[in-house]
Amino acid sequence: MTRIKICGLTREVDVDAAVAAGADALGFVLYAKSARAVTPDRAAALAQRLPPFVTPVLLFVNATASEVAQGVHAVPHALLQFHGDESPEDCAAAARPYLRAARMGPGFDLLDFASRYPQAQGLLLDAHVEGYGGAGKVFDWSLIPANVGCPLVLSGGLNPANVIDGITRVRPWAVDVSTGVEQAKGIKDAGLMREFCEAVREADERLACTPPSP
Ligand SMILES: O=C(O)c1ccccc1N[C@@H]1O[C@H](COP(=O)(O)O)[C@@H](O)[C@H]1O
Repeated sequence: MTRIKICGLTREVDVDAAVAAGADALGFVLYAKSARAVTPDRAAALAQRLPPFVTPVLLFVNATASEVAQGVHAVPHALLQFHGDESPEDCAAAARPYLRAARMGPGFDLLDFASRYPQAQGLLLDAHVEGYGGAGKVFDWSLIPANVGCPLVLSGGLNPANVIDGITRVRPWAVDVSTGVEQAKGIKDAGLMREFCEAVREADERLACTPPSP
C-alpha cells in the first residue's frame, strides 16, 4: 500500500480534510521564505489535531540547529524533512528520524546521494527547482535508478491526474503532494485531496492485479 503525505498545510480545516481523505502524514513548512510557512507554534496547533497513526512532518530548508530544535520542541513526535543543502551531519544533529529530499535533475547521482545519508528513513525525490521545492514541477522519473536501497517518497508536481502513472512506473514507498491539491498556495482543496487519495488507492489496486515480472 502506497503511503500518502500531503504537505504545506496552514489551516485547521485543511488538516481535518486531509485526514478524512486518508493521508498518512501531513507536512508543515518551517521555512520562512515559503508561501506555505508556519511558525513552530502554529505547526504544533495543527499537529495536535492529528489522530493516532497520522504522522506530522516538519519541513526545513537550511535551518539553523536552533531553528530545528525549536520545531522539535514544538512538535516532539514529528518526522523531520530536510529539503535544502543540509549535510548528513546537519540532518543527524537533531537526533530525530528524518527524510532527506533529493533534487532530481539531469546528471544528479541519486545512488551516490543515498550513500551519503544512510541514516535517513527515506529519500524524498523532488524536481530540482529554484526556491528548493513546492513548485509543482514534475521531474523525469526515468532518472530514478533501480535498487536505491531505501524507501523512496515520490514528489514533485504530483496531482490526482498523474499520481497513478507515477506510482505504477516508480513504485515508491510513498507519494507526497502540495501544489497539486491546492486552490492557492497554502490553501488546500478538500475535493482535490480526496481525489488524490482515491487515485493512490486505484494505483495500488492496479499494481495488485499486475502479475509479477518473470
Ligand atoms: O511547499 C513549499 O513551499 C516548499 C518550500 C521549500 C521546499 C519544499 C517545499 N515543499 C515540498 O516540495 C515538494 C514538492 O511539492 P509540489 O507537490 O511539487 O508542490 C513537496 O515535498 C513539498 O513537501
